[in-house]
Amino acid sequence: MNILIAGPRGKMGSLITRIASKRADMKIVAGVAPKGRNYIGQDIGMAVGTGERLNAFVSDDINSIIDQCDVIIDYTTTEFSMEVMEAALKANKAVVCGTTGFSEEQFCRIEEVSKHIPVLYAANTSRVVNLMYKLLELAAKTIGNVSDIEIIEMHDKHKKDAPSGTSLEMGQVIAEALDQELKDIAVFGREGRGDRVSGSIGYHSLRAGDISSSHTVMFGLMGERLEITHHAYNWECFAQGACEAAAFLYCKEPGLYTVKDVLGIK
Ligand SMILES: NC(=O)C1=CN([C@@H]2O[C@H](COP(=O)(O)OP(=O)(O)OC[C@H]3O[C@@H](n4cnc5c(N)ncnc54)[C@H](O)[C@@H]3O)[C@@H](O)[C@H]2O)C=CC1
Ligand SMILES: O=C(O)C1=N[C@H](C(=O)O)C[C@H](O)C1
Repeated sequence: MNILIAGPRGKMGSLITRIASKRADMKIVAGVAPKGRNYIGQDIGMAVGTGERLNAFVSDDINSIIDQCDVIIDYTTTEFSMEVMEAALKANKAVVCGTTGFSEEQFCRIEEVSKHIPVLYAANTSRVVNLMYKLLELAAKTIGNVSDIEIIEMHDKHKKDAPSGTSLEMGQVIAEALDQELKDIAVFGREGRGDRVSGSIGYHSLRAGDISSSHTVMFGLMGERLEITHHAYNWECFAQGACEAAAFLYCKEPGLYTVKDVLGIK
């Protein structure tokens, strides 16, 4: 399948380029980067620093290259990802989107677009994190009503959004297991206050150095607590998952898919 990489010089974009370029089932046909970058027009392999030419070039105009691809892999910014969605809709292409930080309105538009083209959206493309969602569902159903639930996430100091997209998905899984709406029970930051709202999910975002990604969900009871944690030591697990997601999405019917569909988790 022919792959277009959005933001090939980004942390995720460069890892995805490296991994996709080694896969026998994928051919990278182009990359798209912001206007004015000095690597526009360069071979994407050289631009990313894989050390080999991939015979595919970086453009600053997605509409001029989109016809070459089957699937776009996009881990960029909310603003650019919305442009990618609209371009994919116009050209009838599939999109794997791993960008986080979308507004509710932007998510609604993604849902609308996915009625016409295949879209896989995942705030986290690690298979292990998606397994963790199942563990959280079980824990929430079993002890969620009798525990204080706190989500603590840590990322590198350059991350743009907080709380992380993953922690919001985790909260969503827990809220659904408790028959609640996340917006009714989420409490973002309690700095300066000691009280805890009973039945809430507390959110805590830490940003420091080059932490790649850590998520802990704590179920606090009296006399004991359960913590379920995922640590990524680098971003490779997410990039591998992005390529698996693209392979899954190739030739699929229009719809909004998730990593659960890739892994066959119900
Ligand atoms: N779903 C998942 O598993 C994961 C999601 N992410 C999310 O992916 C996104 C990107 O993360 P990073 O790679 O760390 O960020 P980054 O800042 O390293 O890369 C962003 C890329 O977007 C590109 N970009 C920005 N505006 C553009 C435009 N107008 N046209 C073309 N390219 C444009 C930049 O040039 C850059 O290459 C974030 O939202 C992050 O939260 C990150 C890791 C895993
Ligand atoms: O920006 C990151 O690094 C990550 N972002 C995603 C998120 O917001 O949850 C996924 C992962 O935690 C890494």
